[in-house]
Amino acid sequence: MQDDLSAIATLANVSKRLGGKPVLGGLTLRLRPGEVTALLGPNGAGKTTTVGLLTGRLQPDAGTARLFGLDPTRPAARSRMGVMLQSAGLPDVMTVSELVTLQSGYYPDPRPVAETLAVAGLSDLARRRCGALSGGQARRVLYALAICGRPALLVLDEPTAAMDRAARQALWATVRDAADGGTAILLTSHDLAEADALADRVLVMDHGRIVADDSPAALRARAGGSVIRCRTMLPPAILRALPGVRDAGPEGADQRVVTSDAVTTVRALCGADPNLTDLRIADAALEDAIAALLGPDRRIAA
Ligand SMILES: Nc1ncnc2c1ncn2[C@@H]1O[C@H](COP(=O)(O)OP(=O)(O)OP(=O)(O)O)[C@@H](O)[C@H]1O
Repeated sequence: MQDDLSAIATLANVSKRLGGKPVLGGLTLRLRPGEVTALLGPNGAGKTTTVGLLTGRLQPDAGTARLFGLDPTRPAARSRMGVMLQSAGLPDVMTVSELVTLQSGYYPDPRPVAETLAVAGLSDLARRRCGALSGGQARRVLYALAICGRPALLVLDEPTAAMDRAARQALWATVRDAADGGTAILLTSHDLAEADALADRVLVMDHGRIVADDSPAALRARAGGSVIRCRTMLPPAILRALPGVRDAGPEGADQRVVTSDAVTTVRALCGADPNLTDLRIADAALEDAIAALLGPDRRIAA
C-alpha cells in the first residue's frame, strides 16, 4: 500500500485467524479525516474483527495495522480515538454529568462537559443517575463518552440501536457535524438506511474480504435501478431467470425483485403469472444494491 499521510487509520494486507479459523484474509483499508466510512456486511463477515484490529483490541497475524501512524495498541494513538461500543455498561449510581466529567479527565484537551452533554442531547438528563436511563438515553451517554475527548477518529458500533426516530436523527446530525469538522468516522451498522443517510463511503465485507468500496450513490446505481414488489405464486428461482432481474426473494407476503430494466421485467412477470397482484415499483435503495451484491443467502439483517 502507498503511504498516505492523510490516513487516520490503515490496515495493509492484514490477515487474522480466530479459534483456528481464518477470519480476515489480506484486508486493506484506510480511513481519512472528514469521511464517514460505513462498514457493512452479514453476520460473521468480519466487521468486529476489523474494528478490533484498527483500534488495537486485536493484533494482526500478518500485515500491518496503524492508528495515526502508530501501533494501535499505543496509548498515544488510542487517546485520539473515541469508541462507542454496542455492549458497554454504565455505572448505575453515577449521574450522567459525573460520568462524562470523569471520562473527560482522561483526555489532554477535552470538550467542556456542558458542551459534550449538549451535543449528545443530554443537557436535561445531566443529573439523572445512569441506572435510571432508558435504553436510548443510555446509548446517548455512550456517544457522549466517545466524543468528550475531541477524537480525531470516532468509531460507532450500531450507534442508534434502541433510539427513537427523533434521537436517531439528532445523532445523525451531530455525526455529520463531526465529520464536517474533520473527524474521521467509522460506522458499523445493520441499518442500511442509517448507512445511506450518513456515509460518504460504504465498505461491504463478506467472508473476511471487502467486496465493495464506494459511495452509497454509486452502489445504488450499480444495483441497476428499480425494485418491484408484488404478490405472485412464482418462486424466487423463476423470478431470478426473468429478463433484467438481478435478485429476487420473499419479503413478508410479497416477492421483492431487483431489476435493471423495470419495464421489461414487469412485462415478463405479468406474462409468467396472469394472477399476479399488488404490483409496486420503486427506485433501488442501498439495501437492494447490497442484496444484489451479496446474493440471496447473505442478507444484512436489520
Ligand atoms: N474469539 C473468537 N474465536 C473464534 N472465532 C471467532 C472469534 N471471534 C469471532 N470469530 C468468528 O470470526 C468470524 C467474524 O466475526 P466478526 O465478529 O468479526 O463478524 P461480524 O461481521 O462483526 O458479525 P456480526 O454482524 O454478527 O457482529 C465469525 O465467523 C465469528 O464466528
